[in-house]
Amino acid sequence: MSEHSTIDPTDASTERPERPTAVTVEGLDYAHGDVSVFADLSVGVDAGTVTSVVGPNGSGKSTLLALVAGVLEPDAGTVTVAGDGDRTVGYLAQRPEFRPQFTVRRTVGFYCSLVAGGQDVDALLDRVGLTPVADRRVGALSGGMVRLLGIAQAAVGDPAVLVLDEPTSGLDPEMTRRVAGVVTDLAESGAAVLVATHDLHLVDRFVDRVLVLDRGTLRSTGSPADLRDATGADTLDGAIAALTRAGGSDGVAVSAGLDGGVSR
Ligand SMILES: Nc1ncnc2c1ncn2[C@@H]1O[C@H](COP(=O)(O)OP(=O)(O)OP(=O)(O)O)[C@@H](O)[C@H]1O
Repeated sequence: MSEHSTIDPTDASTERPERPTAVTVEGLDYAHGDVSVFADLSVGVDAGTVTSVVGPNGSGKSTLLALVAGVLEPDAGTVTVAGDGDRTVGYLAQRPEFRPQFTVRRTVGFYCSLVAGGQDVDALLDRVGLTPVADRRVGALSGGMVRLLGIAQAAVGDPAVLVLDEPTSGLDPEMTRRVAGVVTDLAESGAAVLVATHDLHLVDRFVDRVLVLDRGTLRSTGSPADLRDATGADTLDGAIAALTRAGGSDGVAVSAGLDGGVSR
């Protein structure tokens, strides 16, 4: 059975009632054709937090995000998403594409027109810091500005869950900080933000909880500090390396002191 349904985010039966679960993945199987990516994966994502999916290339980060966003359908298992608005999940793909001849305001306005009740375009542009380039053509934006535009598009309709695939890849440190600030602001407003990234420096500074994936297996979950403590590593880099094949072994599954434990 597969489903991409909704639950009540205020449900008192959730694991951490002070931060309700916004995404519940249970018994997920998925294969790209004959390439099996997930077999019986289960994980949750809390509202009001930034949760980062990290792991080596090919570990399944983008596939997991696309499944949570509803872009892909599970072969088996369920992805349950909180929220009952017009739009429950906003998604920024790894390589977002927009019409280059449209202005920033027209692009965001188009997406705003698709949600019930509309949305204040200028307020959204302001929120992501794009007001100064609102009248610029998308084709003339820097890579960082395009990511901010992508985040604005994902945030249209105030979805309960935002899924952002590598929103800072290729950005300079200043633009990375800007994007991280926007992402943090969205989580502080109550959204569950799920971010795939290879930028462990960013994860260490801005992320509440980390999901460590390796070859489709959830190796560990916890805050960056939890992961360092549990592995005895000085840096998050070292902790992730110890938990995945990048550590030179098969990766060590660690659960001590971590929330959510380790999948099979
Ligand atoms: N369209 C596809 N067809 C076949 N196999 C695919 C497809 N997309 C991804 N895969 C495979 O699925 C696995 C997971 O890929 P995925 O892109 O989810 O990993 P990732 O962790 O996001 O990688 P990266 O860090 O390189 O972006 C990999 O083995 C990849 O080769």
